[in-house]
This record gives sequence, structure tokens and C-alpha cells, in this order.
Amino acid sequence: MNPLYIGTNILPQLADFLKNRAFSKIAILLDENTLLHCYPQLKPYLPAHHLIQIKSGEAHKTLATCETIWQQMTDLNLDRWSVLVNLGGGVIGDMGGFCAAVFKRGLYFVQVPTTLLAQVDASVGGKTGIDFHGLKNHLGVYKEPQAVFINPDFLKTLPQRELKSGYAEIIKHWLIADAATFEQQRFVGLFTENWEQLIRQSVTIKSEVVSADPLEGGYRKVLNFGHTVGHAVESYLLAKPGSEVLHGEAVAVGMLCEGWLSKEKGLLTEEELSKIEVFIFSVYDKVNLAFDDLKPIVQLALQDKKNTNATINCTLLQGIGKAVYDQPVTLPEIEASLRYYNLL
Ligand SMILES: NC(=O)c1ccc[n+]([C@@H]2O[C@H](COP(=O)([O-])OP(=O)(O)OC[C@H]3O[C@@H](n4cnc5c(N)ncnc54)[C@H](O)[C@@H]3O)[C@@H](O)[C@H]2O)c1
Ligand SMILES: O=C(O)C(=O)C[C@@H](O)[C@H](O)[C@H](O)COP(=O)(O)O
Ligand SMILES: [Zn+2]
Repeated sequence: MNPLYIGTNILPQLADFLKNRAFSKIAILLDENTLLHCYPQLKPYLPAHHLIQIKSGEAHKTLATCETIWQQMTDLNLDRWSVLVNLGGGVIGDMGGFCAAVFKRGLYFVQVPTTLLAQVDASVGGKTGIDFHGLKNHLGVYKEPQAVFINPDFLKTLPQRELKSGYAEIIKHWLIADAATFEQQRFVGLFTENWEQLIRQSVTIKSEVVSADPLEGGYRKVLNFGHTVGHAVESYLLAKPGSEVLHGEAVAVGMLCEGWLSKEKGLLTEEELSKIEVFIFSVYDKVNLAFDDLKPIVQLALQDKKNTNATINCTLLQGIGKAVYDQPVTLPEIEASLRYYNLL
């Protein structure tokens, strides 16, 4: 993986990086929120540059938005020695990385994540992509950025709901790889005085997994715990105006459902599942899923990228702190896990 800088004083390093690499042009991809809250902090450190602005939110992580980005890249005459700086959350990072990866068969890009979710997860590991007809990350490529610059100060303007969404991926990292921190943190909920330390720990977990299996031949699938059901719930609710949930909120639902499946398969004890339930509900509200929603959600799990033929391969927990991947689950089992969630 390419260099990764974490700290509240890393913007001068970004400036040096951009100057030393002598890119032919620099374009900053941002949305209306990162233009307002993050760009002013970055601007003093930037050499001459252009802005490419898109609308915020998951609903815009689409091919249509990519077209507007590629058009602006074309109008700016970006060449293959230009760099795209993705200033934003996971939507900007995933879509900007994807647009850069395919523009003129590959343009340099840099991730400057500004949400907790993007700082602990999306900016690391080279998964880029967009949604297609509501299916999560259905189009994409693996492409590492030239560098990642994580400044926890950006979190100061992040809405609490977004902070919680990112926290779900941190909880996921503890559940799959760090039982000790899960045990400490489960009593304090979302509270921390030191985001930088939590970010460093989470990024370390993710980086170690990605380094071992960058293209998800096998082991990297542990990072997908909570996502078979989570993505299905997220996709389904994305298509219901007014009911949309954030990625991390959907992953929180998915972790409970997949935790329950782990328990049903004898991999997790009742007591461990109960700890996860109490922790998750100390941070997140219950997501309202009507009885009629369950079957269409289950059908969406058939699109999961870990599947082989018609088999849904879930990542499950073998105790808290250890994940096992490629665990076959059936559609009725997924539906039963959603019914369990509904009864909580
Ligand atoms: N590539 C990966 O490995 C990976 C990992 C996890 C999630 N993801 C993807 O990431 C996406 C979710 O990312 P997200 O949670 O960052 O959502 P997001 O990118 O939609 O950002 C959330 C909101 O916060 C705003 N925002 C960003 N930074 C801000 C700041 N500092 N202050 C105030 N507002 C700010 C954004 O404009 C947006 O409205 C999903 O599409 C998910 O699939 C990718
Ligand atoms: O980096 C990974 O690998 C992950 O699975 C991290 C997930 O948190 C993230 O949501 C990722 O984008 C999901 O990937 P997908 O292959 O299921 O689309
Ligand atoms: Zn995720």
C-alpha cells in the first residue's frame, strides 16, 4: 500500500507531496459540505488547482455523477500526469477513485477522507466504485491511491449521525480482530476523547487485512462482516424515499443479523451475541423494517460480491474478535435473521 499519513498536522505533508510529485494539474473533487467545511482548511496548503464539485450523498454515487466528473476532467484537460484529490467521505473517495482509475486508463489520485467512516475504512485498501441501479458498489475496480492523508480535525464539523455511521465500521474492526478493545469500549458507547487513537487502531486492522489479501481472494472477506445483510438493507431502503439509512447504520443492522447467524451455527455464544446487541443499541436506533420489506431485502443478498454461483457466502464471527469467511447461508436463514432483528 502507498503512504498513509494520520494526524492533525499532516496538511503540510500533503502540500509537500503535491509539490514534489510535480503533477501536471491538480483537481480537487468535493461536494457542497466539504467545500464549506473542509476545503478552507486545505486551500492554504494547495498549489494551483481546480475544483470539481458534485452533490453529496449516496443517492449521487452513480454513473450519472461519474459522467459529470469525467466531463469536467475533460474540460480541464487533465492528462495522465494530473492528480485528483478526493476531499470528502466514502462517496467522494469511492467515486473519485473509480473516475480517476478509468479516465484515460488511469490518473493519479489521493484520498483526503473527511468523515469518520472514510478515515477508518473507505480511504484505505483500494476498493473504488459506484452503485448501479441501487446495487451497492456494483461497478468498481481495485486501485490504490498514491497516498492517503487522514486529519481527524475534519471530524469537528461532522454531524453526529455521520459520526455514528463511521463508528459502525470501527465496531466491525473490533468484532473481527480486536476483542480486547471491544470489551473496553462496549461500556462507553460512542464516547471517546481521542478519535486519533481509535482511527489509528482501526486503520491498522484494516491495513493488515488488505496487505495480506489486497484483491479479496479470500481473507479480505473478513472486512465484509455485516455487509451481506447490511448492503441488502441499505440498497432496499435507498430506493424508498424518506427511509434511506446511512451505510454504517445498515452495517449495524447487518452485524446483528450476521451475529445471530453466527450464534445459530454454533460459532458465537448467546452471551457474546447479547453483548453485541447491547453495545449496538447503545449507539444506534432500531431501523424500521416492515414485514413486507423482508423478502425483497433477502433477494438483494443474491447480488453480494462474495457469492459463488447461487451460494451466499457470509462472513460470520467465531467468537468476538475473530471472523470466518465463506460460510454458506440460505435465503430462509437470512430472512430469519431479519425477523430476529425485528423482534429485538
Ligand atoms: N471503499 C471502501 O473500502 C469503503 C468502505 C466503507 C464504506 N464505503 C462507502 O463509503 C460510503 C459512505 O461514506 P461516508 O459515510 O463517508 O458518507 P458520505 O461520503 O456520503 O459523507 C457523509 C456526509 O458527510 C458530509 N461531510 C463529509 N465530510 C464532512 C465534514 N468534515 N464536515 C461536515 N460534513 C461532511 C458529506 O458531504 C455527506 O453529506 C458508502 O458509499 C460506502 O459504500 C467504502
Ligand atoms: O474493504 C473492504 O474489503 C470492505 O469490505 C470494507 C467495507 O466496509 C466496505 O463497505 C466495502 O466497500 C464493501 O465492499 P463490497 O465489495 O462488499 O462492495
Ligand atoms: Zn462498509
